[in-house]
Amino acid sequence: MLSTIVNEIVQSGGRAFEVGGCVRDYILSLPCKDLDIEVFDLDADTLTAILEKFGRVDQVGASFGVIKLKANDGTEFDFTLPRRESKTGQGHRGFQVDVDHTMTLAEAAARRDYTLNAIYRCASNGEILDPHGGLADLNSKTLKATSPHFAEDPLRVLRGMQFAARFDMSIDSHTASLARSLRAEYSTLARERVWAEWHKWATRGRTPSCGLRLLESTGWLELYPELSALIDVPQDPEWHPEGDVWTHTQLVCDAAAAIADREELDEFDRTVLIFSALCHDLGKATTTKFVDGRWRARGHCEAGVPLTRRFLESIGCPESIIVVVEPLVAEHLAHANPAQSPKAVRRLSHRLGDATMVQLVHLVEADMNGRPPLPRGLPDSVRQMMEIAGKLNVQKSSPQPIILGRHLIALGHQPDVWFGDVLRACFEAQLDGDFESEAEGIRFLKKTLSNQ
Ligand SMILES: Nc1ccn([C@@H]2O[C@H](COP(=O)(O)OP(=O)(O)OP(=O)(O)O)[C@@H](O)[C@H]2O)c(=O)n1
Repeated sequence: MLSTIVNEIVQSGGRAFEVGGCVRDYILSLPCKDLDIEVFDLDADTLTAILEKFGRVDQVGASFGVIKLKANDGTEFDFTLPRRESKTGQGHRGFQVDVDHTMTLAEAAARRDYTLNAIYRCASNGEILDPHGGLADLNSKTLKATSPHFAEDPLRVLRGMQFAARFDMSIDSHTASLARSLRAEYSTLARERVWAEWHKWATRGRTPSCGLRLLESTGWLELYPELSALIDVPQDPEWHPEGDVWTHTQLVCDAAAAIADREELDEFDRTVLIFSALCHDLGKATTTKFVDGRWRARGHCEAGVPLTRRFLESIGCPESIIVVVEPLVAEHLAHANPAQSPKAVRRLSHRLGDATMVQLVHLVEADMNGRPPLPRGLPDSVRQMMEIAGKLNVQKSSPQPIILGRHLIALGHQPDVWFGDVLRACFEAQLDGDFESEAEGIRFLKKTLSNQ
């Protein structure tokens, strides 16, 4: 279908190029999600007339140079016309757009953020045209602004963060200074846009640390005070030979990404794991002290919980993720308790609430793997903990109360305020292992009632 459309465009005197993420991904031998095609030397009306032969044309964005085609075979394409964009106000809508089909490739590409996203691929013969040197930058793994237009959208710094994490790149010094000058505009960005980039950082990043280093080198890390507070926070060299808490956090994020790949985690579990890796030691910033000849951070797990919430809310993270990350941060050292008993495991699994033991184990492994040159892998206490969790069937969900209000009603009681106290006592007993089946639970309930 596309080649027929392109033929028609060429016969009408136009030139069609794939451009943007699809060309970058093609060069990197990655699958392409969305095909963006930019058409030169044809005006909007002529292009629309051609596209209408192939399906339904949506011209809503035509004044911005974007024409969408839903082809008769169901495929969808975005056709763009070359355009100049100039900033007229704050936010990503404060732009004046001038569509001009006579622009050169280099001129049109100058509105694009990074050189790696400004490479064209001729839709007729596959020839690569690279007006801003994107290929060399991809080879040297450098994120470089295409032009001073970069500064027109501060979100591009966060786009850079996720590209760095996805493609293992770093930012060039000139672009880093441009990014630094945009810091004050961070507050103008809509949270949904900020979250979209952080989400890509977590779900698509193979080396999340590259994205974090980009934030550091552009001064944008200071916009996230909970993270920047970790820089230079000391750790005991015997437990953490890798260095300060920020260094450890970056290594743990990379280790978490490797575990997410190995375990083929779904998008939700991967997001949870990467953000819990990022946040697991936030509490060390406020709790680290030199005690008894060592740097210690007693209570950092609990102290990290409100900091985790504050940071995640600030980047627009959905509540459904925050409520899972919080208990993981709170419990990331639970395995260090030497006595692993069914009672301890049941109680831990209950404290995890919306999170699961499996999610906790992934975080613990990432935490262990982020301390080079110490050995990687899970400590024996975690294996023991998971063995018990397996027997109790609480690896993937926390224990649910066996004894409920209906059991009290079945014993002839009318619903009353005291129900709550009795049911809580039963659940505590269940967590302690006093009963496991419903029949045993009812016996326990009867005994409790007769003792009252
Ligand atoms: N703030 C932005 C957003 C987008 N673009 C340009 O528009 C293209 C398409 O943007 P988008 O679909 O958001 O991202 P992709 O680069 O395709 O990357 P991804 O794989 O993350 O979708 C980019 O390649 C880039 O050329 C830009 O210059 N500045």
